[in-house]
Amino acid sequence: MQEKGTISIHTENIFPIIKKFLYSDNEIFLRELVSNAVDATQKMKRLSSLGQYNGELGELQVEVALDETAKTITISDNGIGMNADEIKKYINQIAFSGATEFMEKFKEAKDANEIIGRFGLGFYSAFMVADQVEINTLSYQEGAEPARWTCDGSTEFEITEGTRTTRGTDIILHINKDSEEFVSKQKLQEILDKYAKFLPVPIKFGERTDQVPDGEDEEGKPKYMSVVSDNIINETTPIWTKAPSELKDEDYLQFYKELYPFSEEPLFWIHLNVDYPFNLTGVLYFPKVKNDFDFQRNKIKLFSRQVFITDEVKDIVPEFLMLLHGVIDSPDIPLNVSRSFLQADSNVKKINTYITKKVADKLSEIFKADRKAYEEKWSDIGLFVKYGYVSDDKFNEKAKDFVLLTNTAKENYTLNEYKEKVTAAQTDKDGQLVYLYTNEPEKQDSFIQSATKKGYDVLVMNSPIDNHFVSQLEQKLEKTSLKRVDADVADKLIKKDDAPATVLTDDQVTQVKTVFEKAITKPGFKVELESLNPDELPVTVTMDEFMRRMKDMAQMGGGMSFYGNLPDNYKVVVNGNHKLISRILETGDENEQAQLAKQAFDLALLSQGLLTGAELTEFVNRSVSLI
Ligand SMILES: Nc1ncnc2c1ncn2[C@@H]1O[C@H](COP(=O)(O)OP(=O)(O)OP(=O)(O)O)[C@@H](O)[C@H]1O
Repeated sequence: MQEKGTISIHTENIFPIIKKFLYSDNEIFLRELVSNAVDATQKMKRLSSLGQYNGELGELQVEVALDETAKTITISDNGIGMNADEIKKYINQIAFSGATEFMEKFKEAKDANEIIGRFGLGFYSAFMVADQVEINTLSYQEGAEPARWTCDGSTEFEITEGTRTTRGTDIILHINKDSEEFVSKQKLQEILDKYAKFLPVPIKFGERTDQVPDGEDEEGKPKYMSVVSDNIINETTPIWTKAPSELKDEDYLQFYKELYPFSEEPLFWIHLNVDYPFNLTGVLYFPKVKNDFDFQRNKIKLFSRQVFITDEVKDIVPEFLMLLHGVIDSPDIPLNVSRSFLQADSNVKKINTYITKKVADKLSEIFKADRKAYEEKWSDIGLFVKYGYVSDDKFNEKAKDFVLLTNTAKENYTLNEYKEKVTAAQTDKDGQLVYLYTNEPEKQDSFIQSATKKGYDVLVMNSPIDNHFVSQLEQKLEKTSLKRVDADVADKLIKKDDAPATVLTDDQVTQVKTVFEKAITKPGFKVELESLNPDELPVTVTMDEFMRRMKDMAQMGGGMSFYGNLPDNYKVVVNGNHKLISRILETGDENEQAQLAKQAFDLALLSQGLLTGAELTEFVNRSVSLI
């Protein structure tokens, strides 16, 4: 048997394209060839189970072998094999609808994945690294003749009689000069670890030597002996392929360790398992993240029938769940198409919705089953839940029952519980509920104390997502607004009808205002006199809630740059009902008035950490002279 011919594609220069333009991730050649080999063994298994093959199935296996001297990589399998006609059909006639379309598309394609999968060029990715490729194969069919195909990367091929005596296929790559990095055991092991670690058929790559216990020596010390065995690089039944009922917690934890050897133990996990209307399995883990936004994203690995595809799962997993770890395996995700196509794909949308629902259900289940355990995990999962609450309507709908608010006493409340708790004390004169919060409990302590004295509760909102969370709460909760505790003096935070009457005459108000305006020369500070409780501080420095939020947003790049450019503006609230004000009015001495006003103002700044540098020194000196 000898035949020469031309590979039937209409575009002569397909190989240069494959080689040159798809160069960047050329390591996927191994993924493609090993997957083909696995497919061939799986087909064999199917034929056998369907009764269409009655011979010996044997132990199905794929082997990757490296010959460093000959600079070849051989991928062998004992799958269905091919006869010469099948080679012609499957290999020579590259099965894509049109070479013209291919030529068009390759220009747009961002990576080799897009091209290779889209056009069924898996096998031809071999030419990214080899200048000569051989197929040596024997079909499983009775009486089949072994066949050998060779091609040097031009469109010329040759088919001759093969040398295989057992069922299956060897693909032999003669690695080209530019790709010698692949003539390395370590490199191949790395690639196999990345793409083939969970393939369903054992993949052998060379041998390994293990030291196993071998009794004791004369002195009674344990003895070891070297045992050489096949180096099987994969686990053929990873946990996501098993039924949850077969698995124990240890199995999930063990698998997590395998995936992320350097991570802390996960908090809990969700086993995904659907087969209608799409196919998807997987395990998603909730890692410990604390209040840290700098953790690594892209920790979810995407597989298609146990072949690793990518760890970029954007669009498939909702944005807020990108913080999760784990694996997703689905043959229904179009793996090789462009991003915009992926976004519009209806399966992808369904998968996204399914994952969101599963995660929400799991959280709800833990919350209901063991509130205490849920609260203990809150510092870790709070970020996910709030992120989802803010960014995903469907999740929001479910999360409203298990998102928690934490106050300065470290007590946790659901939204409903909190509403009940504060309604009596924190409803203003217009029937609006006002929730108070602090983002820096230490710095805002004096404000928190004043609010607490009035019987108000203060929430802690100090995680990176809380800015958005606060706005979202305002949108979702009825007749409720949120105010940072330092947005105003405690008396004014929640407007009530029972404001204390002023003890000052209009004249006195003007007089006191002038004293303070003269004493406070710092730019951006505006003096206002208010009649507050006599036991409130004499002077309080506040920043308007609206203004502050706009500035915060500008800082986070929220497009409010107009506000970001405005100078900081503070309100200096002087408590007209405080004893100190009577003292200022009583002494006619302008110098003493100024001293007292400055001292009270500095104390207000000091309590908020706003007094620094020369001003702080001046304050200390003044204080010393006053005692
Ligand atoms: N090791 C093998 N054993 C038996 N048949 C094979 C083997 N490798 C390739 N083939 C045959 O050659 C065909 C073409 O393979 P190729 O990798 O180019 O495309 P594909 O596997 O059909 O699609 P893709 O790899 O893009 O998912 C396969 O469908 C299969 O019929």
